[in-house]
Amino acid sequence: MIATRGLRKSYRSGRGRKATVVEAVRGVDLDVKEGEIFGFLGPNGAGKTTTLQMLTTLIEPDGGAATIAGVDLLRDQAEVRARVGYVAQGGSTWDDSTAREELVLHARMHGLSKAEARRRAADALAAFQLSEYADRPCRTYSGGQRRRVDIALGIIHRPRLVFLDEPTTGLDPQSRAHMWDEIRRLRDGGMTIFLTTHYLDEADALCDRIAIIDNGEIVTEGSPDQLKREITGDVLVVGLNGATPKAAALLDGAAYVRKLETDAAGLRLYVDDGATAIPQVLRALDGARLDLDSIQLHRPSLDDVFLAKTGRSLRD
Ligand SMILES: Nc1ncnc2c1ncn2[C@@H]1O[C@H](COP(=O)(O)OP(=O)(O)OP(=O)(O)O)[C@@H](O)[C@H]1O
Repeated sequence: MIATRGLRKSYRSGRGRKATVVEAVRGVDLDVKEGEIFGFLGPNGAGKTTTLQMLTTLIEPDGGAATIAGVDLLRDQAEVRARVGYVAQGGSTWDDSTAREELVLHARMHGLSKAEARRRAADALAAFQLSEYADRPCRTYSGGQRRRVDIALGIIHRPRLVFLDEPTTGLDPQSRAHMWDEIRRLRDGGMTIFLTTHYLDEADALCDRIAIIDNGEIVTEGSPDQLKREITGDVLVVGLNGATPKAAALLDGAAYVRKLETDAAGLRLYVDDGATAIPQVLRALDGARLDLDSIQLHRPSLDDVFLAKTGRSLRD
C-alpha cells in the first residue's frame, strides 16, 4: 500500500554564510502492507511529520521514490490525494460549526451530491458514536469527541489508506483507549492505517508493525513482538526454594536457554520465546524433583529496542 525508496528532504534556514541545512529525512525505505496498522515512531524532531507530509503530497521530496495506494507520488499528486485520507495533528474542525455541517462540507468537497453527502455524514456520525452531539458546535465537544470528528472528516471519502498524525496526543487515558478501538475498527473494515506516535505503549498495543526513525533514518522495522525478541529475547525469572544451584546446573546448556544468571531472586533465564520455554523449564524442574516457588515472564519493551539500536532511550 506504501512503498518508499530513498525518500529525502532537507530544510535550509538562514542566508549566505550563516545558512544551515537540516537533513530532516535522509533516505527512508518503507513498506506498508494492505490492511495493517503501521506505526511510525521516533523522538521529537526525528523526521516523522516531514515523512508524513511527503507521503500525503503536502511537501515535495528532494529525492527518492514512492508509490502510495498504487500511484507514483512524484508523477500524480492529485490522484494520491484522491486516494488517501489525512488527519493532521491540530485537527481541522471549526469552533462554531457542527460535526454534521463539517462532514457534509467535506463530502461535498470530494465531489459528492448533496443527498449523498448528507447520507455519508449520517453514517460517519453513527460509526464514530457522534450522533448525539452531531448538531452542537464543535467547541462544545470533549478532546476525544473532537478527535473522532477529525478522523471521520479525514475518511469521509472512504479512502483505502489513511494517515493519522499523532491521533491520541493530548487525550486522557480513557479517550486514548477509545480511539485505539476506533482505529482497530477501521483496520478490521479493510482500511490501511499509517500513524505517527510518540507513545511506546501505543505503538506496542495498537500497531501490527512499526518503523522507528531517528535523525531522519529508519533504525529498525518489524512487528513490536519481533523487534523486542530480536534484541534480547524474553527473560524468565524462576524462584526456587533453596534449589537455585541445582536448577542452574540442570538448565545451563539447555538448547532453549541463551544465557543463565543467578541472583537473590533465583534464576534469570534469557530465552528466545518465553511462552514455549516455560513448559520446558517446568518439565525439567519437575523431572529433577526441584521445588518451584514462582516463575515470571518479562518481555523487553520498545524502549529497550530503541536503546539497543541508538544507544539512547526514547524517553530522554
Ligand atoms: N520548515 C522547516 N524548516 C526548517 N527545519 C525544519 C522544518 N520542518 C522541520 N524541520 C526540522 O526537521 C527535523 C525533523 O522535523 P519533523 O517535524 O519531521 O520531526 P518529528 O519527528 O515530526 O518531530 P515531532 O515529534 O516533534 O513532531 C527537525 O530537526 C526540525 O527542526
